[in-house]
Amino acid sequence: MAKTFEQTAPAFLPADKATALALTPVSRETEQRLDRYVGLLGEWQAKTNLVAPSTLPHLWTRHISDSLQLPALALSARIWVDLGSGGGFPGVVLACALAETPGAVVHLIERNAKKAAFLREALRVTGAPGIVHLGDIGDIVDRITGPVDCVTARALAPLHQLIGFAEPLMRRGAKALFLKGQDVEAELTEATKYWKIESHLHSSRTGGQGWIVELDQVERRNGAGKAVGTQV
Ligand SMILES: C[S@@+](CC[C@H](N)C(=O)[O-])C[C@H]1O[C@@H](n2cnc3c(N)ncnc32)[C@H](O)[C@@H]1O
Repeated sequence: MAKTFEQTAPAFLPADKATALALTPVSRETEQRLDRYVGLLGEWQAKTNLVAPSTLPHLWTRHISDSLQLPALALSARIWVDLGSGGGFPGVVLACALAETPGAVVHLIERNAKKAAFLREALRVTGAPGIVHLGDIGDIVDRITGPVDCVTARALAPLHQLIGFAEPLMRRGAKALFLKGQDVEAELTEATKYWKIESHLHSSRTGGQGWIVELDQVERRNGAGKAVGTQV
């Protein structure tokens, strides 16, 4: 029988949480919201694969701290769109962190119905400001009206495809923050075949070989097909 979250993780989680909150400190209110989110994730993980089971003992440092780095890179951002939110990284964590910020809201786009149901429940139990959109990114981004300040994605697609997804929002003024792994340089090189981009790379505060790619503007290169970024 599959082991539950409580059976696999309890011995590791308090130390991992302490390390994570030293790296990316949060308010007491945000910590309480994140605790409720982690509890719910533990319950649902037994029936829906929300995160890779091998990463559960390092949930706080691997997934939560990774997500908590983003608000500091877009201090004035209020309206966020997270593409392919899955189990809620970074979308639900952002919503928890921004809950005390007036006017903040995170749009979470996810095409898997079970995961979207989990995301809705996570926003409900944490009281964090977010809206879950069940559907394909290509359809949903056009339906999000009004200003968008920042678009995010993690573990979703290669950079050139992410830019294709985000471009309609970036044309409307959004900045992009994409959480990437060690192959970031190769992905940037590939992306410049299709897009004119100016990027800033931030090395992850959580250690390892993670990077955050910050993009303020992108422009499609002449001849690059419109299909770039419409499929994952
Ligand atoms: C590998 S998971 C990553 C989830 C989360 N961002 C994380 O870092 O843990 C990718 C998620 O994106 C969703 N997804 C992939 N392509 C999508 C699309 N075109 N539209 C909406 N969701 C998509 C998948 O259902 C999946 O939950």
